Amino acid sequence: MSAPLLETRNLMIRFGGVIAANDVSLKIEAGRNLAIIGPNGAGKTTFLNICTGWIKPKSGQVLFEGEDITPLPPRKIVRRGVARAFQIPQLFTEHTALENLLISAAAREGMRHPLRDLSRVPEREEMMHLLEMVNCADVAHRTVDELSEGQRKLIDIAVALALRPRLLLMDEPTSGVASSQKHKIMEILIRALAEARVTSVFVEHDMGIVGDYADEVAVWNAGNVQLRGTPTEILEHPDVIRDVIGEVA
Ligand SMILES: Nc1ncnc2c1ncn2[C@@H]1O[C@H](COP(=O)(O)OP(=O)(O)OP(=O)(O)O)[C@@H](O)[C@H]1O
Repeated sequence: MSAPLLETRNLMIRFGGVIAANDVSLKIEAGRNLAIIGPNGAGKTTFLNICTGWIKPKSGQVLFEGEDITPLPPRKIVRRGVARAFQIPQLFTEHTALENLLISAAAREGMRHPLRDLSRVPEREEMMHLLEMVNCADVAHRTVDELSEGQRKLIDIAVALALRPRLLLMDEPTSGVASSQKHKIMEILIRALAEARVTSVFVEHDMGIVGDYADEVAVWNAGNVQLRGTPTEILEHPDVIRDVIGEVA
C-alpha cells in the first residue's frame, strides 16, 4: 500500500505552560478535503505551522509521501509540494493579480529577483489559466488593492496553486468575507482544487462550510485530535456540539 500523502507521528510542542501539540499522529490521504475544527487555542494553526516547517516540533515527525520533511526549511517543504494560504491573504497589493501569480511562479523556479524579472517568467498562460480557475481572469490586470476581500482570497489560493503543490494547507479560507459570499468562494475553491488535483486541509470555524465542503473532519482539542469522521458524524456528535459548536444537545 502506498504511503499517505501526509503523515504526522507523535508531534509534540510546548509554549511555556501550554502544550500546543500533544502527541499528534494523523494520516491524510490524497484527493480529500479535510477540515480541522476545534475551540480557540486547541492547536489547529500550530499543526499547520509544523507541517509547513514554520515551527519545528520538540519531538515527532512529519512525513510527506513517506519522506521525513521535519528538518527541512519552509522553502524546501514548499518545493516538495506543500503550500499554505493564510487567514489574511499574503499578496503584493500594489501589484496586479497576474503579477502576484508570476512572482509565485518565479519563486518556485528559484529566480533570484522575481520582482525585477517578471517579464521573463515563462508561465504566463499557466498563470492566466489559474486565474480563470478561480473566476478572477477578468481582474488579472487590476492591482490587488482595488479588489474585494473575496477576490483577494481567491487570488491568494491561485498564488498557492502557482507553486504546483500536491497539498494545500489553509487557515480559515473564508474568514473576513461577507457571509453571503462564503459559499460562492468555497464552491470556486473546491472546484479549482479538484481540477488541479490538490488535496486540502483547512482550519474552519464556520460549521456550515465544514458540513458542505469537507470530505472529512478532524476535531482538535487541547493539542491533539479528539475525533475524526465524516462531516455528518462529527457535526452531530454530542461532544462537538458541546465543546465546539457551543450548543447543548
Ligand atoms: N509562537 C507561539 N508562542 C507562544 N505561544 C503560542 C505560539 N503559537 C501558539 N501558541 C499558543 O499555543 C496554543 C495553540 O495555539 P494555536 O494558534 O495553534 O490554536 P488554534 O487552535 O489555531 O486557535 P484559534 O482557533 O484561536 O486560531 C495557544 O494557547 C497559543 O496561545
